[in-house]
Amino acid sequence: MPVGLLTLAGIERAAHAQLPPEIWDFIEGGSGAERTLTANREMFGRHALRPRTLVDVSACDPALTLLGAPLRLPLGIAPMAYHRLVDPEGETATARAAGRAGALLVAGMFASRTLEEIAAAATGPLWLQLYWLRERVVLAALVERAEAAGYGALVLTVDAPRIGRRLRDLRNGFAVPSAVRAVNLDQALTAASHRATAGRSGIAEHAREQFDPALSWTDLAWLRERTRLPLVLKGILTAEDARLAVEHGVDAVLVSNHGGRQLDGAMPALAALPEVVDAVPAELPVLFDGGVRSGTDLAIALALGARAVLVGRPALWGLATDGEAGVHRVLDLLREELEHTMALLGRPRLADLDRTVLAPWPCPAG
Ligand SMILES: Cc1cc2nc3c(=O)[nH]c(=O)nc-3n(C[C@H](O)[C@H](O)[C@H](O)COP(=O)(O)O)c2cc1C
Ligand SMILES: O=C(O)C(=O)c1ccccc1
Repeated sequence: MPVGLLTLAGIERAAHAQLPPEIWDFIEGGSGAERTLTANREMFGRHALRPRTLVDVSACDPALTLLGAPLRLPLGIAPMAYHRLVDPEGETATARAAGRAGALLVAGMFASRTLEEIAAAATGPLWLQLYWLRERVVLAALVERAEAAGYGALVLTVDAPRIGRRLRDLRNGFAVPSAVRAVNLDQALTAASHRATAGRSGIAEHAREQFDPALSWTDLAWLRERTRLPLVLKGILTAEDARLAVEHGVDAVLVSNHGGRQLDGAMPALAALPEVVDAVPAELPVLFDGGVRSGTDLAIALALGARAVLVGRPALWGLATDGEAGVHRVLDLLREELEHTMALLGRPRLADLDRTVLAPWPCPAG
């Protein structure tokens, strides 16, 4: 393997070098001053690992079952819109890579390949992310298609009643190129995202038209009635909302600040994880995303109580640099690094990764 691709940071550099600047900004950017985006990464540096010695680590096994999905490791790809922005094939290539790596793929509602194409390409667990649209009939039709195509869970994103102020996109007047479409939605519904206007983001305009900002807890029953699939809420950051999620019968929560793309100044995702874990029953899976870039990061999130961890941007870096093989490289690197971390930590099983693994990093940050 080229030595430049031995870490996710190397793959990120390669992706940056080859993507058009406005596509790079859309993927990499956060909202506002990007305080939350930066803090998501910084939080991992506040934890030190407490390795135990003289433990038999000849077999490190990170396999698990998550909401019925068998995974080779507690890793998945977070839902992201428009994989074809970085690769002609898009989500079908991502799906094959995830299957080969034994990782989960959460396809986005704004996927640039059809739900059915993605399901046909997938060889492993596949879930579908949804935004709550004003037009509930569209939502209901997508749920029906997801069930028919064999998706294993629905992930409702609840941190986006509107799109965060992503200054890079506003400055670029970012619009989704017309060759890349959210093919699972009617063309008329997504027209605004393709309209380039100086000082505006096509995506933000589109969401303003289509996303339902009136969504509240009582509406979840409507979705529950329409599906037998497990329901995951994505974008929970507080103990209060975690408890409400449990009261409303969700099957899992995903601690996330949307990769720093929504509320700028929101808690770093890793800082929110312990309060959510402590607020829900031990058997309820708590998932995590935001800033995970190495096996060490993965181990830290698992030690704080995440049952599984998703990566967003790194999957697109892999896809941009080498299609299916690039995504597979990203996932496989993370698996290798996680197993390595478990071995050197003296914690060969996932159950061994608890808070005793962690100590505060001894020097002040920065
Ligand atoms: C380019 C891009 C598109 C995204 N699109 C969606 C989306 O359509 N729905 C959603 O719930 N989250 C979306 N996200 C957020 C991711 O699911 C995830 O929360 C975030 O990227 C995780 O942080 P990380 O990129 O630091 O790993 C998107 C993120 C990126 C970078
Ligand atoms: O969720 C996002 O971060 C995002 O970029 C997006 C893209 C298309 C439609 C809605 C949101």
